[in-house]
Amino acid sequence: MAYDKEMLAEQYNTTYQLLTDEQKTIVDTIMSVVNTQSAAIYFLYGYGGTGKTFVWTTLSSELKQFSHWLLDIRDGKIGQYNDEFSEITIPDEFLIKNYDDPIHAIVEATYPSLIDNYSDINYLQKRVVLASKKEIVDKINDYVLSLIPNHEKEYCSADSIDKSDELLNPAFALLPPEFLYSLQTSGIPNHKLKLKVGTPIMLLRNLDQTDGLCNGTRLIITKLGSNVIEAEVITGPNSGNRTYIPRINGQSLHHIGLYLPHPVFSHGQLYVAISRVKSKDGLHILIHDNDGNPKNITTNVVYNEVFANL
Ligand SMILES: Nc1ncnc2c1ncn2[C@@H]1O[C@H](COP(=O)(O)OP(=O)(O)OP(=O)(O)O)[C@@H](O)[C@H]1O
Repeated sequence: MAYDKEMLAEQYNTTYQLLTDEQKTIVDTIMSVVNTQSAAIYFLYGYGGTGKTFVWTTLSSELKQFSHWLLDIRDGKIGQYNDEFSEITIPDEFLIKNYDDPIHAIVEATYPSLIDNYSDINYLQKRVVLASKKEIVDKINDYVLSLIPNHEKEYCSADSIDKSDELLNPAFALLPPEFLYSLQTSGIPNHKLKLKVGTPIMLLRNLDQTDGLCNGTRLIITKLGSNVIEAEVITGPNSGNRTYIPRINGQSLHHIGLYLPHPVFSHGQLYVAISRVKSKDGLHILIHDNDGNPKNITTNVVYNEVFANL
């Protein structure tokens, strides 16, 4: 895995320029298959010395570059680390830099022509927008919901203080439900959940492992009842199954939109987000500062002690 990324990029650029028309057709055809993740098998046949190895060298130098960049991010090998935090520069090819509204831009890059495609399960299955904070995820969800023409339904949680906590501290009994509803906790949906038929959702809990309803399973809402939601599974072996979710996350995807108005803050978060994409053509990253100006630098957090005992 000791590939030199700059050397590979230079090798690719040099050899690609030298390819004959026939060799270029072979390289372009194979790269388009890789980039669209279609399955194909090619057999490269030719007389000795006609450039088969040359074609393979060109292809492999291109293919190794992206995976090597990902591994460097995972291992914290890019940038100068200060207290396990490092600022890294994202290559231009992944960046969205021209936008008026960043949320509109990241949704459009990941879900192009959403209005025409939101009922196409195959289209939804392959895409996801990721962000590092729940408040940002909520903004993206609200924007996507506003685009979908179906009727919106709101589901509210019914939060109350656990009686045993009241015994520990009687002051807990005085907390009104409105206060509980205002709390935003990592890993738990907010008090109000707005949903529409046709929108993709992701389970955050294991509901029924035997039926494939696990943390991370993605579904499309097909009906919204008052106490139950009907949804169709769109990922995993149970894809196509309809299920009912009473009122009460490692897939690989073709398109990942990563929206970072704030830098990532926990170990490995950046690697986990970008390594979900199947090929680099599907990676769209939008980073901006507090004034909304585009940036190409973000933070990578890698605690080396995590690897120490492996
Ligand atoms: N487009 C090209 N531009 C410049 N040099 C090339 C090009 N294609 C092939 N070559 C050179 O031609 C020589 C033979 O090419 P290569 O080794 O790729 O052929 P091969 O088909 O793999 O041969 P063999 O079947 O004998 O292994 C090498 O020195 C290679 O660098």
